Amino acid sequence: MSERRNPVDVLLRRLDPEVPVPSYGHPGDAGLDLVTTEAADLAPGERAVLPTGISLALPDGYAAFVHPRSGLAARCGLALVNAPGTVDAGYRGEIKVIVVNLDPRESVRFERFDRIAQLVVQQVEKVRFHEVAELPGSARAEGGFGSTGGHAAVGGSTGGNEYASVGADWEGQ
Ligand SMILES: O=c1ccn([C@H]2C[C@H](O)[C@@H](COP(=O)(O)OP(=O)(O)OP(=O)(O)O)O2)c(=O)[nH]1
Ligand SMILES: [Mg+2]
Repeated sequence: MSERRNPVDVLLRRLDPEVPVPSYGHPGDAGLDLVTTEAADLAPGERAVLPTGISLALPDGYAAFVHPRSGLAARCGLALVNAPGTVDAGYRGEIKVIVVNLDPRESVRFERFDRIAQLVVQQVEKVRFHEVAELPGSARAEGGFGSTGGHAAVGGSTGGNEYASVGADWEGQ
């Protein structure tokens, strides 16, 4: 049986008096929808830094991550340049969303208060590094970047070679 945990209390400041307080669409959702407070028109390939009209004081030990919305990605080719954007607990400025229109032909138009991204609040660990000369072994060892195979071809019929050369670069490191 899953136990429902209490929500984490987070202080929020509205920088635009009309902006809605972000809320979960459904009880089990991970993300709170963020809106843009400014209308925007993005030509193919264009990017913009859109204001959300809110700032937060996250508790220490937490961070918020600005994630894309899959509907906008699938329908319009909208992506976040820095996905997921990281909002630090100590950040008191306006949360902004760095969008890019990846559609090769169509513009994307946002009106004021359109939902453009979603915010996922998570606990984050702090680490303390202990430098060593050798790391303990593991099943994966240094394999990565396609080492398990099954990758898509890149660059058409000759793409396989291009991909292989990427792997080769990494092998030498
Ligand atoms: O999508 C994002 C990403 C970041 N931020 C804000 C909150 C975050 O705490 C701050 C800094 O972000 P980040 O560390 O990613 O940017 P940086 O380029 O490393 O800037 P800085 O030198 O200020 O850390 O910018 C946003 O509003 N939206
Ligand atoms: Mg930083």
